[in-house]
Parts: sequence; structure tokens; C-alpha cells
Amino acid sequence: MRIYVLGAGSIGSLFGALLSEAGEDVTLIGRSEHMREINERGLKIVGIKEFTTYPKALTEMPPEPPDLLILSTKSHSTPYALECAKKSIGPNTWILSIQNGLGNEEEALKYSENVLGGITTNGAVLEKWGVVRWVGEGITIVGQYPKGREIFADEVVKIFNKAGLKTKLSENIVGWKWVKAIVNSAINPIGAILGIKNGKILEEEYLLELAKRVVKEGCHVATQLGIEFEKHPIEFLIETLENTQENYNSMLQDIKRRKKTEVDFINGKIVEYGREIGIETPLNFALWSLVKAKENPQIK
Ligand SMILES: NC(=O)C1=CN([C@@H]2O[C@H](COP(=O)(O)OP(=O)(O)OC[C@H]3O[C@@H](n4cnc5c(N)ncnc54)[C@H](OP(=O)(O)O)[C@@H]3O)[C@@H](O)[C@H]2O)C=CC1
Ligand SMILES: CC(C)(CO)C(=O)C(=O)O
Repeated sequence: MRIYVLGAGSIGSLFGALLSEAGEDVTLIGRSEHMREINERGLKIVGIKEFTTYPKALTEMPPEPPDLLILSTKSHSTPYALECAKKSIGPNTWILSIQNGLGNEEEALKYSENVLGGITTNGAVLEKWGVVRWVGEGITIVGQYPKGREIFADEVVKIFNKAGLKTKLSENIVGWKWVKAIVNSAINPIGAILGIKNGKILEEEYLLELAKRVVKEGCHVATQLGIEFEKHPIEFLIETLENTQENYNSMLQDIKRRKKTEVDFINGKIVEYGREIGIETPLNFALWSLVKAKENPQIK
């Protein structure tokens, strides 16, 4: 299978490295410093597994259409990334988003009707150019977006498992994307605003109650939109907090690195979708506003 990974940073490089090591035809598309290091010394994975692999590494998509385009940019980079990639998206190309947040698959559907959604609880950090740390082994769930059973999704699940990425198929991937986004909408901004590890939210009763109320607000919007959950969001919230107690969540990491966060595609989207159906989401709006303020370098 010819696979391109568009936005090969932390998680994209991990997926690309494992697939390349398993013998798939992988091309990473990422930033020049990282791609140059990979071309010169290979892509080194450390942490859960240690190996070096040698995928092709470019700064823009090759012209030949891939069978699978794995989309792994941050959500705010998706529109531009896909617009630049469109010349290489063929009639048989499938686009798989493994991103957090809402709206990425809808963006991909503008370029192809062959779209898979995905969530992953694997954790990866780009430590330095050419080196990615696999910090947490989790599961990946893939399915035809928004719902349904597509043979190609079975093929993707098979090659992901063969590459050592524990992966399951879902016929309701939109349900999984929403439950992950709703859990992120509670954990990420609270951690980002307070600068705390995920485990602190579990320990502090007021923070846990706030997180549960944020989840319930997102659930109200989702259920009114007809979204069906494969796992109850409150259960997924507690499970995630328990499994990632030592994590500084990605939104907090982006704030610390003075990078744009994905809050517009998490809390922002919940507010936007709520407004479209006449549902107010004051907690999501408050958290969204506070994180946007923290993103502003003028506000210390
Ligand atoms: N890291 C993780 O453990 C997990 C991440 N996720 C999700 O996966 C997505 C990616 O996260 P993560 O890997 O951490 O993010 P990173 O920022 O580490 O990786 C994305 C990479 O894509 C690059 N990029 C952006 N636009 C383009 C483009 N048009 N062409 C080539 N490269 C581009 C970015 O460069 P630049 O920064 O210069 O724009 C960056 O290097 C997010 O939605 C995240 O929430 C989900 C689960 C776990
Ligand atoms: C699951 C969680 C909250 C782990 O920190 C995450 O997805 C993130 O940090 O974005």
C-alpha cells in the first residue's frame, strides 16, 4: 500500500515509522528540518519501542496519488495542508484523519468522498529533528466517516495491526471522534489554563466536577445532532484521566511552546455546532475564551 503521512510531526512520524518498519511504502511529508534529518540519518523511534527506519521524507506531496493519505497535522493546519495536497489526491485515494478535534473529516470530504475517521490514544513527542519518543501505547480506532462499513477500512486496520499499532474497526467512527473531542474539551483547557497534569483534575473534586459538567454540555450538543456514543463520555473521561495522570496535555504543551492550540476545533466547534441548533454552551465558551486569551502572547 502506498501511504503518505501529511503533517509528519509527532504522531504522524510514529505512525509512519511503524508502517515503514513493517515494510509498507511510506512517504512522510513534513517540515524541512525534520525531513532533512530523516533523509540523512533515518527516523529514530525511542520509548515504547526503539528502532530507526528510513521512509521517504519530503516537504510536499509527490504527484503520484497514494492509496492512503494519513492526515496528522494539527487541526488548524488541515485546510491549507489539504489544499496544497489536492493535486496528489486521486479518485482511489483514501484520506484518514488521526487528528483530535472536530471538522477535519468534513474538510477532507471537500477533496474526496473516500474519507476515514480515526482516533488514537497513542502518545508521541517529536523530541528533536529525526527523533520521536513513543510515550504511551494506546489503541487506534478507524472507520468509514461518518458511519458505515468500507472494505478499505478493514485493510487499513489489518496493516496497522501488522505494524504494531493496536487498531480496531468501528462502523460509527463519528461517535468515537465526538467522544474523544468531548473528553478533550474538558481535560485540555482546564489543564492548559491551570498548567497542571491530567491527574490533578482527578484529585481535585471541584476540577473533576467542572470537567464532568463540560462533558455533559458537549453530550447535549452531540445527542441533539444525532450522534450515538460507543462509550459513555463520562466513563471515557475518567478512564482517560486515570490512564494519562502524568500527562501535561497537548493544549498545555502548545501554550508552553507559544504555539497555536487546537481549542477552536475542540471547545470552539462544540460552541459552533451548539449555536447552529440553538443550544447555549456557556462552559465551553468560557474555556474556549480563556484559552484563546492564553494563546495571546500580550497576555502573560
Ligand atoms: N502527539 C500525540 O501524542 C497525539 C496527537 N494527536 C493529534 O494528532 C494531530 C497532530 O498532533 P502532533 O503530531 O502532536 O502535532 P505536531 O505539531 O507534532 O505535528 C504536526 C506536524 O505537521 C506539520 N505541518 C503542518 N502543516 C503542514 C503542511 N502543510 N505540510 C507539511 N507539514 C505540515 C507541522 O509543522 P509546523 O508546526 O511547523 O506547522 C508539524 O511538524 C493533532 O490533531 C493532535 O491533537 C492525537 C493523539 C495523540
Ligand atoms: C488524552 C489526552 C488528554 C492526553 O493528554 C490528549 O488527547 C491530549 O493531551 O490532547
